[in-house]
Amino acid sequence: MTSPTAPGRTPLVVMASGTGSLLESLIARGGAEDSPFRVAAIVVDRVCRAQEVAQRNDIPLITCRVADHADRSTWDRALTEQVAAIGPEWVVTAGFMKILGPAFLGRFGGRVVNSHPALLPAFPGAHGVAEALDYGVKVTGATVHLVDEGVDTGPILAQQVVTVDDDDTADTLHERIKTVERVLLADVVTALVTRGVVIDGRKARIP
Ligand SMILES: Nc1nc2c(c(=O)[nH]1)N[C@@H](CN(C=O)c1ccc(C(=O)N[C@@H](CCC(=O)O)C(=O)O)cc1)CN2
Ligand SMILES: NCC(=O)N[C@@H]1O[C@H](COP(=O)([O-])[O-])[C@@H](O)[C@H]1O
Repeated sequence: MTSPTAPGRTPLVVMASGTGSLLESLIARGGAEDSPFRVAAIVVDRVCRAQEVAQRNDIPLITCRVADHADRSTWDRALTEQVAAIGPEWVVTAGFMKILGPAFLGRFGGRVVNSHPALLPAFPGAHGVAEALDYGVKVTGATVHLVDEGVDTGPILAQQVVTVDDDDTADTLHERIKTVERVLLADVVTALVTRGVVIDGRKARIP
């Protein structure tokens, strides 16, 4: 296997706040012989399993907590500078539970990709799985989209449907959605790095 740090692989920064299973999927895909990208650094906003994933894979870890800064905009600027120092071509939010602010999007706007566990524009926000289940939907799914200044409002790159079972809990449904996300996100990131994206208003297309 070619070293994930081999020259010629597009550097990504992946941001997470939780278990880090989507992050692990990106690390695995980035380490494949023919992968066009590598995970150059991992950013977290809290103590979480994703920190252990970084250490286990010997990938540089940045921990940037809102509570360590005077206010949200100071955090946004500090986060921006720390990520900019890595020099990523793309940033992926993979279960990163903070809304990125104007400083970050001013620097990386158009190059931030998010995976959301619902079929946007339905059920945006931090609790999409539980809200979809509580609503009584029969299908939900995963959405990979570009990140803009809104909350889960950026142009959609890809979606995949997941059926809701009668006996689903939020946890069982979320785990099935994650199974889809781990492949969908890695596929979309690979395509973006290789072929870029064409934006036309709300529409995004990977050529
Ligand atoms: N500018 C943007 N930043 C981020 C987006 C986005 O669409 N625009 N997506 C999120 C990921 N996400 C949904 O996919 C999401 C995560 C968190 C929240 C939220 O309400 N966060 C609260 C705090 C919640 C907490 O700390 O547990 C907040 O930021 O104040 C909404 C959507 C990644 N960033
Ligand atoms: N709105 C943001 C949001 O809910 N993101 C979700 O957090 C999970 C992270 O899983 P992981 O920690 O196992 O990678 C994923 O399902 C992702 O879509």
